[in-house]
Amino acid sequence: MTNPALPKVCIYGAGSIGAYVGGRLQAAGVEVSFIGRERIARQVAEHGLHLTDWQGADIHLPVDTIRFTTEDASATEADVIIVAVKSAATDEVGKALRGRINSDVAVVSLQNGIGNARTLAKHLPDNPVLTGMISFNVLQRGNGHFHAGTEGELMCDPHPRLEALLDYFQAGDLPLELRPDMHAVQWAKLLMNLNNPLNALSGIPLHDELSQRDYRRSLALLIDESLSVLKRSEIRPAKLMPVPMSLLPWVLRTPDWLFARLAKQMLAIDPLARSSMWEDLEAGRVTEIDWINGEVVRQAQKVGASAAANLRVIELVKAAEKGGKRDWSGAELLSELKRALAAP
Ligand SMILES: NC(=O)C1=CN([C@@H]2O[C@H](COP(=O)(O)OP(=O)(O)OC[C@H]3O[C@@H](n4cnc5c(N)ncnc54)[C@H](OP(=O)(O)O)[C@@H]3O)[C@@H](O)[C@H]2O)C=CC1
Ligand SMILES: CC(C)(CO)C(=O)C(=O)O
Repeated sequence: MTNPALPKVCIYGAGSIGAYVGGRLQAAGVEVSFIGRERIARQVAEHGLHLTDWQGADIHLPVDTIRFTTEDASATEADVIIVAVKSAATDEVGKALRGRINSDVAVVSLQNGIGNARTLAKHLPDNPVLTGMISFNVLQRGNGHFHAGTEGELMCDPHPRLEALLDYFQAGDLPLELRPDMHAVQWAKLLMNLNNPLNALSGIPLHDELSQRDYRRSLALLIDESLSVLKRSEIRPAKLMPVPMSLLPWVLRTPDWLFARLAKQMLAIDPLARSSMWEDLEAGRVTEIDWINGEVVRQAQKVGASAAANLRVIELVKAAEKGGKRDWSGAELLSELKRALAAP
């Protein structure tokens, strides 16, 4: 039984993150509706939602309890809309919502990258458009099953409607922190997401990839380059991990045996978990590379800095989107990035 005084939530883009977050909120007692595509709609209509996590949570939401539609209009009933489409679809969502929702509806972008909330706000100038961040991994296992494969949390700009939901996020094992420095949080998350393309190009699960030094050295190169761009831009990423961001490249470069000791938390990943960019390549979809490494390159251009390694990764992912190589070894990736850095 849901509490009628509680803000109603609509998940716009019920894929890995949307279905998991919305499902956990519904299981905690929030009234949730889902807007998604036919593929997930069919799974949910047949199996309901099955939500599991790396700590053993196992929740079933029966078919008849789930309000899932492929029509945009259902968003009009919600008090909070959580947008969880991939970045390439954000503009389309903004257009679909324009003129359809009351101005007091809080719209939360729970997406990677830096610019998605801005894209939504362009279409929704009268609404509070909030920047959110989710740090854990969710993978689709088919038949309405969504699995959270790492620990992590949610963060968002403060808003009274989210304050009213805080206990429910907590009850759903989705600890939500409302904080005023979301721009810094987004950049810190983006630095972690620099591993998304490496994981996607490696073709192997995150745990196996991060256990190999050459992939980590490649990531360290991308982070170093991005940190120097941020420094020149006077952007200070938030501290989201026990290790300060400036030390992370050093930790990543340590030999496997030492890394396994120093970075236990980074390797505490479900053995099957992979980055969301791997899922995009696997499904033949356009990836978020332009919204992740692309942000670094754009920022570098603004301040006259170089982002050669990030540019090279973008090229490799774009080639993979067109059917190119997707089984790069760590050594191969590292030598591609070093070559890009050494080029005049
Ligand atoms: N997956 C993860 O572990 C994490 C993801 N993120 C971020 O969260 C965001 C969402 O990622 P994720 O959940 O993986 O993405 P998914 O692709 O799994 O989910 C998005 C869903 O939205 C659907 N969709 C796209 N456009 C529309 C539309 N106009 N109307 C309704 N539904 C639509 C998609 O359908 P279709 O596929 O048919 O286009 C898809 O089912 C991304 O920014 C990602 O980077 C952040 C942290 C972790
Ligand atoms: C959770 C994480 C960092 C890596 O899986 C991610 O954001 C993603 O896959 O997009």
